[in-house]
Amino acid sequence: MLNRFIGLSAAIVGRSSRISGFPFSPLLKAGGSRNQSQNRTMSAGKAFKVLVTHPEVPQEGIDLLKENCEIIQVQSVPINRAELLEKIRGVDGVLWGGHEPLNAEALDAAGPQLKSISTMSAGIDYVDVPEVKRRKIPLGHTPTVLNTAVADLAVGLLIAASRRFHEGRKTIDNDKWENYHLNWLLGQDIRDSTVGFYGFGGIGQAIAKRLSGFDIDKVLYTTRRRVHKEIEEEFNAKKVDFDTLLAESDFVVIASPLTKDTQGVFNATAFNKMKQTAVLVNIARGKIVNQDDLYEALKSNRIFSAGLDVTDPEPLSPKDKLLTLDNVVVLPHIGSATKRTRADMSTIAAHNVLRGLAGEPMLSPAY
Ligand SMILES: O=CC(=O)O
Repeated sequence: MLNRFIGLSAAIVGRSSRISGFPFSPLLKAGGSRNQSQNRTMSAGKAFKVLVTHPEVPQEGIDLLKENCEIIQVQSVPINRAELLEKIRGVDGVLWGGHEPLNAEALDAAGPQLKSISTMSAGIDYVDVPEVKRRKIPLGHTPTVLNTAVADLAVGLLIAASRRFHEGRKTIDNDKWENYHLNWLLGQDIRDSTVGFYGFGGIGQAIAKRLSGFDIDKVLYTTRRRVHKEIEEEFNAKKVDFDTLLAESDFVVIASPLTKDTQGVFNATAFNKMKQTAVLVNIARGKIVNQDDLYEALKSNRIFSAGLDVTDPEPLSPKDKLLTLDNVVVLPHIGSATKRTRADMSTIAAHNVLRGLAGEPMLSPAY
């Protein structure tokens, strides 16, 4: 019985070892603290029912779950809530594949036997975490595996916004290619700049790592807790208060979770403290920025430009006033959208669900 689960774990390790930075082996090899009754259930074959809430969850995760679980899958896209609430009834585990609200309504529909949930996302602002906690259901998510994809995109946005990609492209569309002017479409340099991170966890650090090849001068960061000394040394990074970050950074990169404390902190007051030449990049969550205030700051050239992968709301209306501006590059929240990253996210999520079902600590618990 035990061997069977360890066999499953070993297979996961084998298939997942290419996911860099993820501590699979020690946890899996140790086997964790298994709960006896759950082991018995596991040994009885596909005794667990797992709901996968999205039809496009990559096969890698589904295959892992299939080995020990009966899979029920939502088929509608966009997700039909009624279908989800119908299919969740009586399941033991859930791989929550989209950004639908995961709340008391869904948990009530599932029933009291539900013992393991994992999202397939880093951010969990669409989850009613206190409600999941109150029911003592282990909850996993998938940070870390998406750090590199999001960091790559952040650097892309930083360059696109500072070098005026959007505005430049529009000049071509509008037959206004005026390169006979020497000062045409001049942008901001990255070399010798100060890059300020609002939030300096895995994604922020992955961005800093990439930018270290761009000859930047220094890294500042604002977080609740100071990061490890070795990390500060690696990036020549200094923790500063929010006002200092705003005042001294040439590039301000938002890489923090959305919480009640971070919601709307980038507002008119904040923009007024930034350099007029500053570039704002947001790859975290749209609601951290007051978008009306950002619009005004960009329109009045109070700040130089912005590169956004996230907006408020999402999807952004094609008629949104933000899109009328030359000095903002907007993407439709595609930070983690690479084939490999999605596959890795499904692997971790499946793994979290399996570990929750087995009574083991999840690989990446959300609380
Ligand atoms: O934004 C994407 C995520 O949180 O995974």
